[in-house]
Formats: sequence, C-alpha cells, structure tokens
Amino acid sequence: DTPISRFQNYLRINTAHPNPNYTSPITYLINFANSIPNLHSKVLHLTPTIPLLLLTWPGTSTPSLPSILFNSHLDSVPAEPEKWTHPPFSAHKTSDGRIFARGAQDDKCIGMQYLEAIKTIQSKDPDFKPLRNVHILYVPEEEVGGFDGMGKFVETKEFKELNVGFVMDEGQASTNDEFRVFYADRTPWHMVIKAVGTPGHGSRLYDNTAMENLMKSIEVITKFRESKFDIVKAGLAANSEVISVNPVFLKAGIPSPTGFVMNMQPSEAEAGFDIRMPPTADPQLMRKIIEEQWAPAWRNMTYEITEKGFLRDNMGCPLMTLTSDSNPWWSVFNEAVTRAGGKLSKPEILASTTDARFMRRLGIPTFGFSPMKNTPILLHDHNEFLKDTVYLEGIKVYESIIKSLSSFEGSYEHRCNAVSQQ
Ligand code: MET
Ligand SMILES: [Zn+2]
Ligand SMILES: [Zn+2]
Repeated sequence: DTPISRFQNYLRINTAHPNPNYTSPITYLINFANSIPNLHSKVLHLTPTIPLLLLTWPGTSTPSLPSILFNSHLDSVPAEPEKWTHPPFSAHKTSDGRIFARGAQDDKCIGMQYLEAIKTIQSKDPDFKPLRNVHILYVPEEEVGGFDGMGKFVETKEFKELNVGFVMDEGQASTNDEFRVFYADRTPWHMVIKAVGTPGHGSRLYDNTAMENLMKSIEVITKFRESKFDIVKAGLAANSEVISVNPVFLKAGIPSPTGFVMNMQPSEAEAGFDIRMPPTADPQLMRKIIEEQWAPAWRNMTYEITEKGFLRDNMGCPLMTLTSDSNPWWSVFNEAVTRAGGKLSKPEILASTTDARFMRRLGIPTFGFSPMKNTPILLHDHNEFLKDTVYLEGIKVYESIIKSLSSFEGSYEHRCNAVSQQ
C-alpha cells in the first residue's frame, strides 16, 4: 500500500466513455479519504444516475474566509486496447517507472495527488491546520462537456454554500523542466455542416451535387485552418491563441452490403468539425463567417453549431484569470511552486477545454495545473503514461500549494481581464 500502488489501483477502474463506471471510483476514493484524518466526504446526485464526490478538510477561519477547491474529473475518453503496448486499464509499470493507463495524465494523477498531499501534510506536520476550508471535488462527465457534472453542480445550493474563492483544475504535461500553468481555456463549438444537391448517375458531370457543395465548403474551411496554422508556425501565436477548426467526421454515400453504392452521386453529405475559440475571439464574427462562407444557403448548405461553453463571464469579461500581482492568488501559487523546487513557465491559454470554465464564468479565479514535467503530452492518445518519479514529485508540489493557499489570509475581488496576457 504505497502512493504508487494506490495510484495504479485508481487507474485500474475503467471510467472511460461511453459507459463510465462512477460508483467504483467514488467508493475507492471514499475508502482512501476515510484513512486520512479530518477529511469529510459527501456524495451528491445531480441526476438520478450520475454521482459527484466532494471531500472537505475543514479550515479554522471558516466561514470568514472563502474556501479553496481542487477539482478533477472521474471520467476519461475511450481507449483502443489493441493499439496500446500495455492494456489501458492495467496500469502496468515498466522497469523504468512508466505507468501506462488511460487517465494517467488526464486527469487521475491530480485526483490522487491532492489526497496524497493532504495525507503527507498531516503526517509530517500534525499541528498544521488550514485556515480556509479545502475542498477536493471529483466530477463526472467532463469529457462530454461537463453539463451533467460541474455544470449542474455550480447551480446548486450546496455549491453556493461552499463559498469558493479560488479553484485549481487540471492542466497539461510539459516536455521540458518547467511546469505549465493555464489561466484560460478555449471554448469548444461543435459544428456540423450539411449539403444537399442533385442526385444522379455516377458517370455524369453536372453542377450542384451534394458532394461538390460539401467539398467546396471543406476547401474554404481548410484555407481558414491553414491561415491560423501559418500564424502558429511563424511563431506569432501559440496554438491555443488562435481559432482552430479540425474535421472530425465525414458522412455521405448510399450504403450497400459491401460498402457503398459506387455509381450513384448522393443527394446529401455532411461533415463535423471541432472548433476551439480563445477567450478573446469574437463569436459574432465567427458565426458570420460560418453562415456566409462555410455553409452558405446559396450553395444548398445548412449548419448546426453546438456551443459547449461560453466566451464571457457573468460580467461580460473574457474568461481569463489574472496572472499578475494584482491577483494575490497568483503570487501565492507561484511562490508555493518555487518553494517546492519547481519553476513555472509563462502562463498559457489551454488549447483544449476543462470544467474550469464553469468556475471562471462565475468570476472565481481558477488555474489549470497538472504537475508533470519532462513528460510527453499524451492526453487522449494511445499509450498514455506517467512516470512514477514525476507522480511522486507532483505530490510534493501539491503539499506546498495546499499549505500555502489554505493559509492565505488576503482577499481578491474579481475584475474584468479584457486583454490577453500574452
Ligand atoms: C466538449 S467540452 C471539453 C471536453 C474535453 N475536455 C476536451 O477538451 O475535448
Ligand atoms: Zn481532463
Ligand atoms: Zn480529456
């Protein structure tokens, strides 16, 4: 029973979509939490079948000081086992210490590191008491948008009663010797474009086929994608600072028992795209581009956009947490990482999306951080792994972070952060 074996056992619980098991990890976490003094647990049901786990280490100056909250999600994306060198839910450890599992980086590492850090703080320094309530939250459904998880939780009375003043959520691995920290996420839009057109014999050349209409749109979208990617390649912006648009599915053709009918031009065709918008992007302009250029009605195109987030907070400000001295949480966090022997690289916008957006939307300062350095970025990839030494160092970093943040006596009033900090 060591921190590494406990991490491996957590990784062995299959919480991958489309049928994540939420009860087993919650039971596992409650059992572990019960072995740590002063940690209280509460299971909440936001829908009849989807639970959420909240652990609390009570502070001595509560309720005068707002609480701090450390979040991680229980679920993970699916894995294709036949494409992995070790089964994705075996948590196999190689002789050089790499632990292979779906979720090893995203984000079961932080979920267990928070608890290991609290356990270590209490055993090393039994007199230490947090001033603020420290909440450790385990949410479901993050990988499908978080709407039945964090999205519902922030609407509850329970959440309001927590009086959360500062949040830490997941980040991403860094390939160098510095830890990465994220002050914003990009917002996902899922876009499906559909073309209709004239059907006919596969041998005929004529205008206005559904395939031609769709392919013209794909060409226009590909040019837009290239123009953004060129800015990134020229070193003028990070990947996460531009709008990205990537095709994720193509659907067309008339099915036959052996595949598709080959001599008919179909009357319908569609394509799906993952669009990610940085917080300062102009959503009105994006909608106009989609309507006029990507799916114009005059080319027999229609479209659907599902916005999986929001670009502005309740005050109308872009969803970004300040990383300057005017946000004391930033200074406390930064110093805590330094005290643990770590160094932060320049704060970034996260290219992907996390539940942090539900917190930032309420004006709660939130940083994305997963202490993994000198580690390849393998979230959502085959052969996701984390090295044991990296995992253990992460626990030390959280010891420092949890001690410092929970002892912070100052206050912070959310202000509009209108400009990108890059
Ligand atoms: C669709 S909301 C975000 C889900 C996931 N974390 C991602 O970035 O893709
Ligand atoms: Zn994640
Ligand atoms: Zn993920």
